[in-house]
Amino acid sequence: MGNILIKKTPAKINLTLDVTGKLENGYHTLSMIMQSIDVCDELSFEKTADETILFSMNKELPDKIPAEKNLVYKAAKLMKDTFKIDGGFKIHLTKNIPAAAGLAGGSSDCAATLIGINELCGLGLDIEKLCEIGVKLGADVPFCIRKGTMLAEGIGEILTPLTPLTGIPVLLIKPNISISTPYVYKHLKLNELDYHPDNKAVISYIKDKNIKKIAASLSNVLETVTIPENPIIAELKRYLTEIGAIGSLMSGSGPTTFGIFKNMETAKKAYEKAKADYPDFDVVLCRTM
Ligand SMILES: C[C@](O)(CO)[C@H](O)COP(=O)(O)OP(=O)(O)OC[C@H]1O[C@@H](n2ccc(N)nc2=O)[C@H](O)[C@@H]1O
Ligand SMILES: Nc1ncnc2c1ncn2[C@@H]1O[C@H](COP(=O)(O)OP(=O)(O)OP(=O)(O)O)[C@@H](O)[C@H]1O
Repeated sequence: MGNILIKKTPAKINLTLDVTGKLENGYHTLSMIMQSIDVCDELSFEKTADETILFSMNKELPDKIPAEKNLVYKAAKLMKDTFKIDGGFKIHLTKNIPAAAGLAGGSSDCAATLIGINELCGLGLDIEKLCEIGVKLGADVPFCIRKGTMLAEGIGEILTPLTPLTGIPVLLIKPNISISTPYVYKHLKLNELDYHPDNKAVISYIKDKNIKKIAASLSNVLETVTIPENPIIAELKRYLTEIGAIGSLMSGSGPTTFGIFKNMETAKKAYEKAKADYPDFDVVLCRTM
């Protein structure tokens, strides 16, 4: 019944990720530069008369979680309960973003659900309110609501927009290993970190659109946990620079590793080569957006 609303939900990469402290609830305070990329899931929303939330996907997630644990379902249920919405929803998710990858796929679907239901039901909530609801479901959700190029602080929810960095070719390689985000944060030795990203410098390079300097300054302290346990990430970082990337890094808590390229021509050649060299991994060519 009624209109079908379609929303595209972009993934993110972290150009930098620094951990600045640990809170009593176990969460960490961060200072990181996040960037949306044009790898998107797609969600369709429809209002229904009965009280149920009917959620379906084009394919199962690798960890085969039940529908009620999906962030899309959780977001729809939270909106329905908080705003006492009459009736239910039929929601379908077409998954393209590799899951459990460090690309905020789940957070991005969650963000699009909050935005979609706000629009479908004419709730009139502003972005601040949606972010306030979103952070209850995941620390990356507020960024996924705002999108673009941002400095994220707090647990990820304090966002400062930076000069938009659009159209830069990015090659993603996700090895077929799973890494748990809670595990990575839990095993981070905060007092033993011997490097930190220079966010101030990177912000000025972003302002100048100096891609070469941005690429040379990519830095993520969570690599200190993931790389010793998964040397494939270090191998992929090296590999990406060997095939033409001007900089490479692990995104988020991993395991996706990405390379930044000066132009699409070099990136396309690298994409073809990486697909042949790593046939069992997800290899995705995209652009910053
Ligand atoms: C690694 C990043 O993707 C970088 O953008 C995010 O920090 C993770 O964000 P997320 O997956 O949305 O995180 P959540 O779903 O809220 O939290 C998953 C787990 O990660 C840890 N966590 C997350 C965010 C944060 N600032 N500190 C943490 O310690 C907590 O153990 C938490 O239980
Ligand atoms: N719609 C969804 N898409 C993907 N994963 C989901 C979704 N809903 C819930 N999840 C759960 O979230 C877990 C993390 O998946 P996600 O793809 O968001 O990871 P991620 O890319 O590492 O995220 P982040 O970068 O925010 O840490 C999955 O293992 C899955 O159980």
